[in-house]
Amino acid sequence: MTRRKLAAGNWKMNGTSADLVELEALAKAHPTPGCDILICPPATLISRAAAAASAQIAIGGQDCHQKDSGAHTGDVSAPMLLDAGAQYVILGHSERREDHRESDTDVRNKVVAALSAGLKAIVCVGESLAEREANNTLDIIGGQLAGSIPDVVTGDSLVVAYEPIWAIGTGKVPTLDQIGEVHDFIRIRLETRFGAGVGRSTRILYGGSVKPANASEIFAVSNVDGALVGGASLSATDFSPIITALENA
Ligand SMILES: O=C(CO)COP(=O)(O)O
Repeated sequence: MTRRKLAAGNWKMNGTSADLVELEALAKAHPTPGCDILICPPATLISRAAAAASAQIAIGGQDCHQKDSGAHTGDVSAPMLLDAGAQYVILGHSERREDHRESDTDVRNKVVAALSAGLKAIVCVGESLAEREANNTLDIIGGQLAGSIPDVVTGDSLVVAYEPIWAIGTGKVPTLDQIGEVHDFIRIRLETRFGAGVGRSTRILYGGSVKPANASEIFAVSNVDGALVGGASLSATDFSPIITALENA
């Protein structure tokens, strides 16, 4: 089973219209990319980013509401993201789980909404430092997978991102063995629950302090199908070598 690799950038709460030049620079640097490229800008930029990005760069949201419309001030729904030009949405990022108290059940409901709108869902899982130090990493990840992913998915619309919370924005990265252990575990859990089709075609991304300097070694780890990149996705100068590392992996 060959899975098309995915280099995904999460701009988080960064970026205004002036930053769309980064997308143009990325498109220019990768006219015929050997992997999928995705940028998830803030919601305010999605439609302009979709217009600025050429065909080889997909655009995604960073969250969506579980309902399609209604009295939910400040929220954005999955059909709205699709309408603005998004093809993907990140769901259950640890910053959403923490800042907005999102539970696994909330995330699961959002994934259902995203998939039924026709978006691909990137479901984030990851342990805290305390959970890793207590040797609970695989239990935590297993629980998040079971709780956050609905029972009906297809392998090309589901992406899982393993993002250890303690590695996000810290410059700390798990050892390659630790990354491999979690990615292999996620693969087995997906195969066990969904069968070989979805289990083997779902892409599993690593996220947490991925930089040009460490990307190649991370991409060589088994079951790492790409990256979800925060800080280093904000500039084409940093993100482009990460894309190239993935193309060459
Ligand atoms: O949270 C992340 C991507 O979703 C990772 O962020 P950094 O790459 O800045 O560590």
